[in-house]
Amino acid sequence: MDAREPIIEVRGLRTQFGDHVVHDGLDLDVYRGEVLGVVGGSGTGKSVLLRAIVGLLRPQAGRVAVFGTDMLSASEEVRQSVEQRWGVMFQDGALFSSLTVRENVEVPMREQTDLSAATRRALADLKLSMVGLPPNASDKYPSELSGGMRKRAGLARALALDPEIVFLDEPTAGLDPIGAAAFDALITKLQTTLGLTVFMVTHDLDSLHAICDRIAVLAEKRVFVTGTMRDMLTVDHPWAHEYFHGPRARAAGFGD
Ligand SMILES: Nc1ncnc2c1ncn2[C@@H]1O[C@H](COP(=O)(O)OP(=O)(O)OP(=O)(O)O)[C@@H](O)[C@H]1O
Repeated sequence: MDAREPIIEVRGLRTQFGDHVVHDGLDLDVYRGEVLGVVGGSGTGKSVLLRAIVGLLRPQAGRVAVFGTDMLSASEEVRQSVEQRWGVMFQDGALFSSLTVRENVEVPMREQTDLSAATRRALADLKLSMVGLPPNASDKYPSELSGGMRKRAGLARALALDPEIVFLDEPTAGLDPIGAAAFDALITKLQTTLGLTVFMVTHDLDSLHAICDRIAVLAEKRVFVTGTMRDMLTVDHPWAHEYFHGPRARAAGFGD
Protein backbone atom coordinates (compact mmCIF):
# COMPACT_ATOMS: atom_id res chain seq x y z
CA MET A 1 0.00 0.00 0.00
CA ASP A 2 1.22 3.49 -0.80
CA ALA A 3 1.60 5.65 2.31
CA ARG A 4 1.46 8.90 0.38
CA GLU A 5 -1.79 10.79 0.41
CA PRO A 6 -3.53 10.93 -2.98
CA ILE A 7 -5.24 14.30 -3.24
CA ILE A 8 -6.50 13.67 -6.73
CA GLU A 9 -7.99 10.26 -7.53
CA VAL A 10 -9.26 9.50 -11.01
CA ARG A 11 -10.92 6.14 -11.56
CA GLY A 12 -12.38 4.55 -14.66
CA LEU A 13 -12.50 7.86 -16.52
CA ARG A 14 -14.18 7.81 -19.90
CA THR A 15 -14.31 10.92 -22.07
CA GLN A 16 -15.50 11.13 -25.62
CA PHE A 17 -16.55 13.62 -28.27
CA GLY A 18 -19.19 12.04 -30.50
CA ASP A 19 -17.74 8.69 -31.56
CA HIS A 20 -14.22 9.69 -30.65
CA VAL A 21 -13.27 8.06 -27.35
CA VAL A 22 -10.35 9.95 -25.80
CA HIS A 23 -10.06 8.15 -22.46
CA ASP A 24 -11.41 4.76 -21.52
CA GLY A 25 -10.86 3.30 -18.07
CA LEU A 26 -8.25 5.88 -17.11
CA ASP A 27 -6.94 5.71 -13.52
CA LEU A 28 -4.57 8.21 -11.92
CA ASP A 29 -3.50 9.25 -8.43
CA VAL A 30 -1.74 12.53 -7.70
CA TYR A 31 -0.01 12.73 -4.33
CA ARG A 32 0.24 15.72 -2.04
CA GLY A 33 3.37 17.78 -2.60
CA GLU A 34 4.52 16.11 -5.79
CA VAL A 35 5.19 17.56 -9.22
CA LEU A 36 3.51 15.20 -11.68
CA GLY A 37 4.34 15.56 -15.37
CA VAL A 38 1.67 14.30 -17.79
CA VAL A 39 3.04 13.34 -21.20
CA GLY A 40 1.80 11.53 -24.27
CA GLY A 41 1.56 11.86 -28.01
CA SER A 42 -0.42 14.65 -29.61
CA GLY A 43 -4.15 14.08 -29.17
CA THR A 44 -3.81 11.47 -26.41
CA GLY A 45 -5.96 13.66 -24.19
CA LYS A 46 -3.60 15.41 -21.80
CA SER A 47 -5.50 18.69 -21.88
CA VAL A 48 -8.84 16.87 -21.85
CA LEU A 49 -7.73 15.03 -18.69
CA LEU A 50 -6.79 18.32 -17.05
CA ARG A 51 -10.13 19.83 -18.04
CA ALA A 52 -12.03 16.79 -16.76
CA ILE A 53 -10.29 17.01 -13.39
CA VAL A 54 -10.96 20.73 -12.95
CA GLY A 55 -14.59 20.33 -14.01
CA LEU A 56 -14.48 22.18 -17.35
CA LEU A 57 -15.58 19.02 -19.10
CA ARG A 58 -17.95 16.37 -17.85
CA PRO A 59 -16.74 12.81 -18.43
CA GLN A 60 -19.06 10.13 -19.80
CA ALA A 61 -18.12 7.82 -16.95
CA GLY A 62 -15.78 7.43 -14.02
CA ARG A 63 -14.94 9.16 -10.79
CA VAL A 64 -12.85 12.24 -10.05
CA ALA A 65 -12.16 12.89 -6.38
CA VAL A 66 -10.16 15.85 -5.17
CA PHE A 67 -9.30 16.15 -1.46
CA GLY A 68 -11.61 13.17 -1.01
CA THR A 69 -14.62 14.93 -2.53
CA ASP A 70 -16.35 13.22 -5.43
CA MET A 71 -16.46 16.16 -7.81
CA LEU A 72 -19.06 14.70 -10.15
CA SER A 73 -21.69 14.11 -7.51
CA ALA A 74 -20.91 16.99 -5.12
CA SER A 75 -23.32 19.91 -4.75
CA GLU A 76 -22.42 23.17 -6.47
CA GLU A 77 -21.50 24.67 -3.11
CA VAL A 78 -19.16 21.85 -2.12
CA ARG A 79 -17.60 21.82 -5.57
CA GLN A 80 -16.91 25.53 -5.39
CA SER A 81 -15.24 25.18 -2.01
CA VAL A 82 -12.90 22.54 -3.47
CA GLU A 83 -12.29 24.61 -6.60
CA GLN A 84 -11.02 27.44 -4.43
CA ARG A 85 -8.21 25.16 -3.33
CA TRP A 86 -6.64 24.90 -6.78
CA GLY A 87 -5.42 27.24 -9.48
CA VAL A 88 -5.15 26.63 -13.20
CA MET A 89 -2.71 28.11 -15.66
CA PHE A 90 -3.75 27.53 -19.24
CA GLN A 91 -1.48 27.64 -22.25
CA ASP A 92 -0.30 31.16 -22.99
CA GLY A 93 -1.63 32.36 -19.65
CA ALA A 94 -5.19 32.79 -21.01
CA LEU A 95 -5.32 36.31 -19.60
CA PHE A 96 -8.15 38.74 -20.27
CA SER A 97 -6.72 41.17 -22.83
CA SER A 98 -8.93 44.06 -21.71
CA LEU A 99 -7.70 43.90 -18.10
CA THR A 100 -4.33 44.94 -16.76
CA VAL A 101 -2.05 42.26 -15.37
CA ARG A 102 -2.99 43.20 -11.81
CA GLU A 103 -6.70 43.15 -12.64
CA ASN A 104 -6.26 39.71 -14.17
CA VAL A 105 -4.78 38.39 -10.94
CA GLU A 106 -7.63 40.02 -9.02
CA VAL A 107 -10.31 38.18 -11.04
CA PRO A 108 -10.43 35.01 -8.87
CA MET A 109 -10.40 37.18 -5.73
CA ARG A 110 -13.35 39.22 -7.02
CA GLU A 111 -15.25 36.07 -7.92
CA GLN A 112 -14.52 34.01 -4.83
CA THR A 113 -13.87 36.40 -1.92
CA ASP A 114 -15.21 39.62 -0.46
CA LEU A 115 -11.80 41.18 0.06
CA SER A 116 -11.67 44.96 -0.20
CA ALA A 117 -10.32 46.57 -3.36
CA ALA A 118 -7.19 47.73 -1.55
CA THR A 119 -6.47 44.25 -0.17
CA ARG A 120 -7.07 42.63 -3.55
CA ARG A 121 -4.69 45.07 -5.13
CA ALA A 122 -1.97 44.48 -2.53
CA LEU A 123 -2.37 40.70 -2.74
CA ALA A 124 -2.26 40.78 -6.54
CA ASP A 125 0.97 42.77 -6.48
CA LEU A 126 2.39 40.28 -3.98
CA LYS A 127 1.55 37.33 -6.27
CA LEU A 128 3.08 39.15 -9.22
CA SER A 129 6.32 39.70 -7.32
CA MET A 130 6.30 36.04 -6.21
CA VAL A 131 6.41 34.95 -9.83
CA GLY A 132 9.27 37.30 -10.55
CA LEU A 133 7.50 40.09 -12.44
CA PRO A 134 8.78 43.63 -11.91
CA PRO A 135 6.44 46.11 -10.16
CA ASN A 136 5.89 48.07 -13.37
CA ALA A 137 4.29 44.99 -15.00
CA SER A 138 1.14 45.30 -12.84
CA ASP A 139 -0.39 48.19 -14.77
CA LYS A 140 0.45 46.81 -18.19
CA TYR A 141 -1.93 44.94 -20.46
CA PRO A 142 -1.09 41.36 -21.45
CA SER A 143 -0.27 42.43 -25.02
CA GLU A 144 2.49 44.65 -23.64
CA LEU A 145 4.30 41.70 -22.05
CA SER A 146 6.62 39.09 -23.55
CA GLY A 147 5.36 35.50 -23.84
CA GLY A 148 7.41 34.49 -20.80
CA MET A 149 6.04 37.35 -18.73
CA ARG A 150 2.48 36.49 -19.77
CA LYS A 151 3.04 32.96 -18.54
CA ARG A 152 4.29 34.31 -15.22
CA ALA A 153 1.23 36.53 -15.00
CA GLY A 154 -0.96 33.50 -15.71
CA LEU A 155 0.82 31.66 -12.92
CA ALA A 156 0.27 34.61 -10.56
CA ARG A 157 -3.44 34.43 -11.34
CA ALA A 158 -3.42 30.67 -10.66
CA LEU A 159 -1.86 31.46 -7.27
CA ALA A 160 -4.40 34.20 -6.46
CA LEU A 161 -6.34 32.22 -3.87
CA ASP A 162 -3.32 30.51 -2.23
CA PRO A 163 -4.09 27.15 -3.82
CA GLU A 164 -2.84 23.76 -2.66
CA ILE A 165 -2.76 22.39 -6.20
CA VAL A 166 -1.79 24.12 -9.42
CA PHE A 167 -2.65 22.73 -12.83
CA LEU A 168 -0.30 23.85 -15.58
CA ASP A 169 -1.02 23.21 -19.26
CA GLU A 170 2.27 23.22 -21.17
CA PRO A 171 3.83 25.99 -19.09
CA THR A 172 7.12 26.13 -21.00
CA ALA A 173 5.69 25.76 -24.53
CA GLY A 174 6.86 28.62 -26.71
CA LEU A 175 9.59 29.77 -24.33
CA ASP A 176 13.22 29.83 -25.36
CA PRO A 177 15.42 27.35 -23.45
CA ILE A 178 16.65 29.98 -20.99
CA GLY A 179 13.12 31.24 -20.34
CA ALA A 180 11.88 27.66 -19.98
CA ALA A 181 14.63 26.82 -17.48
CA ALA A 182 13.80 29.97 -15.50
CA PHE A 183 10.12 28.99 -15.47
CA ASP A 184 11.04 25.48 -14.28
CA ALA A 185 13.12 27.00 -11.48
CA LEU A 186 10.18 29.20 -10.51
CA ILE A 187 7.81 26.23 -10.31
CA THR A 188 10.29 24.31 -8.16
CA LYS A 189 10.73 27.30 -5.86
CA LEU A 190 6.98 27.75 -5.45
CA GLN A 191 6.46 24.04 -4.94
CA THR A 192 9.05 23.85 -2.17
CA THR A 193 8.22 27.13 -0.45
CA LEU A 194 4.43 26.86 -0.67
CA GLY A 195 4.19 23.05 -0.49
CA LEU A 196 2.19 23.04 -3.71
CA THR A 197 1.11 19.94 -5.57
CA VAL A 198 1.70 20.45 -9.28
CA PHE A 199 -0.14 18.72 -12.14
CA MET A 200 1.71 19.67 -15.29
CA VAL A 201 0.93 18.75 -18.89
CA THR A 202 4.14 19.08 -20.86
CA HIS A 203 6.12 18.05 -23.91
CA ASP A 204 9.30 19.44 -22.44
CA LEU A 205 11.85 16.74 -21.63
CA ASP A 206 14.04 19.23 -19.81
CA SER A 207 11.15 20.16 -17.52
CA LEU A 208 10.37 16.52 -16.84
CA HIS A 209 13.95 15.91 -15.93
CA ALA A 210 14.42 19.10 -13.92
CA ILE A 211 11.27 19.33 -11.85
CA CYS A 212 8.98 16.30 -12.04
CA ASP A 213 8.94 13.79 -9.21
CA ARG A 214 6.79 11.46 -11.24
CA ILE A 215 5.62 11.12 -14.79
CA ALA A 216 2.33 9.77 -16.13
CA VAL A 217 2.35 8.58 -19.74
CA LEU A 218 -0.95 8.73 -21.61
CA ALA A 219 -1.34 6.07 -24.27
CA GLU A 220 -4.01 3.58 -25.34
CA LYS A 221 -6.74 5.90 -23.96
CA ARG A 222 -5.47 5.62 -20.39
CA VAL A 223 -2.53 6.29 -18.10
CA PHE A 224 -0.30 3.63 -19.55
CA VAL A 225 2.35 3.89 -16.85
CA THR A 226 3.52 6.16 -14.04
CA GLY A 227 6.98 6.36 -12.55
CA THR A 228 10.15 8.35 -12.20
CA MET A 229 12.16 9.63 -15.11
CA ARG A 230 14.48 6.65 -14.66
CA ASP A 231 11.49 4.26 -14.81
CA MET A 232 10.50 5.83 -18.13
CA LEU A 233 13.61 4.43 -19.81
CA THR A 234 12.26 0.91 -19.55
CA VAL A 235 8.64 1.52 -20.57
CA ASP A 236 7.60 -0.95 -23.22
CA HIS A 237 5.49 1.22 -25.49
CA PRO A 238 6.50 2.50 -28.94
CA TRP A 239 5.65 6.16 -28.27
CA ALA A 240 7.37 6.13 -24.86
CA HIS A 241 10.42 4.44 -26.30
CA GLU A 242 10.69 6.96 -29.10
CA TYR A 243 10.11 9.88 -26.75
CA PHE A 244 12.40 8.87 -23.90
CA HIS A 245 15.18 7.45 -26.08
CA GLY A 246 14.98 9.79 -29.08
CA PRO A 247 17.44 12.47 -30.14
CA ARG A 248 15.80 15.15 -28.00
CA ALA A 249 16.01 12.90 -24.95
CA ARG A 250 19.68 12.31 -25.62
CA ALA A 251 20.20 16.05 -26.09
CA ALA A 252 18.52 16.62 -22.72
CA GLY A 253 21.02 14.26 -21.12
CA PHE A 254 19.19 10.98 -20.78
CA GLY A 255 18.04 8.08 -22.88
CA ASP A 256 20.53 5.86 -24.65
N1 LIG B 1 -14.14 20.31 -27.32
C1 LIG B 1 -13.77 19.28 -28.09
N2 LIG B 1 -14.56 18.81 -29.06
C2 LIG B 1 -14.20 17.76 -29.84
N3 LIG B 1 -13.02 17.12 -29.72
C3 LIG B 1 -12.18 17.55 -28.80
C4 LIG B 1 -12.50 18.66 -27.93
N4 LIG B 1 -11.44 18.86 -27.09
C5 LIG B 1 -10.53 17.93 -27.43
N5 LIG B 1 -10.96 17.15 -28.43
C6 LIG B 1 -10.23 16.04 -29.02
O1 LIG B 1 -9.76 15.19 -27.98
C7 LIG B 1 -8.47 14.69 -28.27
C8 LIG B 1 -7.51 15.00 -27.14
O2 LIG B 1 -7.28 16.40 -27.10
P1 LIG B 1 -6.24 17.06 -26.11
O3 LIG B 1 -6.24 18.53 -26.41
O4 LIG B 1 -6.50 16.64 -24.73
O5 LIG B 1 -4.88 16.41 -26.60
P2 LIG B 1 -3.44 16.61 -26.03
O6 LIG B 1 -2.93 15.28 -25.59
O7 LIG B 1 -3.44 17.69 -25.00
O8 LIG B 1 -2.69 17.04 -27.36
P3 LIG B 1 -1.51 18.07 -27.67
O9 LIG B 1 -0.28 17.47 -27.10
O10 LIG B 1 -1.48 18.07 -29.18
O11 LIG B 1 -1.89 19.39 -27.07
C9 LIG B 1 -8.06 15.30 -29.60
O12 LIG B 1 -8.29 14.36 -30.61
C10 LIG B 1 -8.97 16.49 -29.74
O13 LIG B 1 -9.23 16.75 -31.09
